[in-house]
Amino acid sequence: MTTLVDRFQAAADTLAVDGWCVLGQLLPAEATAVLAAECAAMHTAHRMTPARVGTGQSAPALRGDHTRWFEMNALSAAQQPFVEAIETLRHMLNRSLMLGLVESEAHYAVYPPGARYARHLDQLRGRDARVVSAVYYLNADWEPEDGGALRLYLDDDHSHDVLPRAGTLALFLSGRFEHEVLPATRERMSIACWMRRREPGALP
Ligand SMILES: O=C(O)CCC(=O)C(=O)O
Ligand SMILES: [Fe+2]
Repeated sequence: MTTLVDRFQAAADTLAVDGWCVLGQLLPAEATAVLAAECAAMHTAHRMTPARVGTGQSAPALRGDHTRWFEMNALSAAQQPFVEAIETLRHMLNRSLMLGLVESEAHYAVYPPGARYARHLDQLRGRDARVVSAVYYLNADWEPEDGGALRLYLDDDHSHDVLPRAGTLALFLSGRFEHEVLPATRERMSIACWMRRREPGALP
């Protein structure tokens, strides 16, 4: 049987060579369904806020999702297995790629139908502490005609689309690949995560 650790090792190897990879079925379906239910309930209860762009303002034409950050020291029962898996992955990436990742951050995101996130890089002009981006999708029964793909612009003018299907984790180097979220015909839910190195200039 392939263990999670074996799959993470394979992901680390692919990330080292290509700078990106996609993992299916990160968590058991039931754990993903519980995350989806929590995310949907937060959205319904108006506990999410319109996401901001680099200028610090909300700009729905560029970015139409609503987000809510995980409180890493007060995780919900739904969030715990997810963060545990991400932290295991972070430690493995540190061991095999020497990335010096000191922490992870994560937020739920809900994109209403038609919302997009225009092409962008997850680092601001290379000054950001984000090294690895990890996006986990929560949407059951997602079909290609529903839209909403993550489009990764790869090095050589090629792009790769990832469907936001429940259980799929997209991983890529934050400073290397521009990407965008295409509009969908349905509500689209995810968890966006970043593994961070120590802030330049921060105390050790
Ligand atoms: O949801 C996605 O597929 C990607 C989201 C994204 O690019 C971001 O939050 O920076
Ligand atoms: Fe992004």
